[in-house]
Amino acid sequence: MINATSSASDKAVLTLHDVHKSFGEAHIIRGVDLELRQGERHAVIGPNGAGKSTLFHLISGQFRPSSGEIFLHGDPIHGLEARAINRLGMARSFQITNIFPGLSVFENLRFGIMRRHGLEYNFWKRISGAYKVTQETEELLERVRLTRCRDTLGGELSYSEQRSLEIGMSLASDPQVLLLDEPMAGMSREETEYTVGLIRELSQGRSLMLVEHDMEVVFSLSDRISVLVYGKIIATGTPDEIRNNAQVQEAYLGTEVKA
Ligand SMILES: Nc1ncnc2c1ncn2[C@@H]1O[C@H](COP(=O)(O)OP(=O)(O)OP(=O)(O)O)[C@@H](O)[C@H]1O
Repeated sequence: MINATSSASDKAVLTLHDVHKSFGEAHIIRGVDLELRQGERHAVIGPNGAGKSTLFHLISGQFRPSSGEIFLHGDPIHGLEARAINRLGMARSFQITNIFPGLSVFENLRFGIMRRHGLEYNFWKRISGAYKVTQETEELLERVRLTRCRDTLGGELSYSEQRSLEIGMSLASDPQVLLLDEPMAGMSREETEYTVGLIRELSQGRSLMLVEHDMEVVFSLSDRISVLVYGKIIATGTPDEIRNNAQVQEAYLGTEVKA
């Protein structure tokens, strides 16, 4: 795979400061400091159970931190509801597919666009905004390369098409920050390559944080990688820095971190 670097800058769009999360006695996230920079693609990797999904739940507002702070564009978002965080410019695509299986691809995306314009519950505004919504839906359809199956029901798409639709739903809110949770889970090699290309294209001009187990994808797609082990970030760096980091290699049971 070709390693095309995105146009990242040093400016942070998302900052986590000493974030902790416990479930009862279980201290799962144990003091995470993390920075997502403007325009960068940043992967969070780590062994099973390290707390990656929990961390994403904290960032996107599904969980509240037990302590610590999270800032989006400098404003605190810890404690806000997921919907409010979404309105501030962050979208998350879930590990579990969150599309409407009984609606067509076009209808799914149109719903996402209507939600962005606050039109989903307002009939009169919906009528007057219809043309704009249709136009934006068409554009989004094309961007996620699903025009050919616009009338197919969400539930009848192939697995990778469903993931494309899901990414499209996340993009419907035109977020500056996009979180992708295991976008390649369950995909064949071919589907993975296709989705990597799509993510590369769609993340242009945005900041992307992803959790992914496929190391080839992680190392080819990311500008920087953070390694989470037992709820702590043990290293953050470029793919080369992470590949050669002794502590990271040890965390992966002494095996070489290959890509
Ligand atoms: N709601 C919850 N209540 C109690 N424990 C939880 C909860 N959510 C997650 N955990 C625990 O937190 C730990 C980390 O889980 P998490 O799913 O965040 O890890 P992960 O790094 O994403 O793992 P994987 O790579 O296998 O998806 C696990 O031990 C899990 O059982």
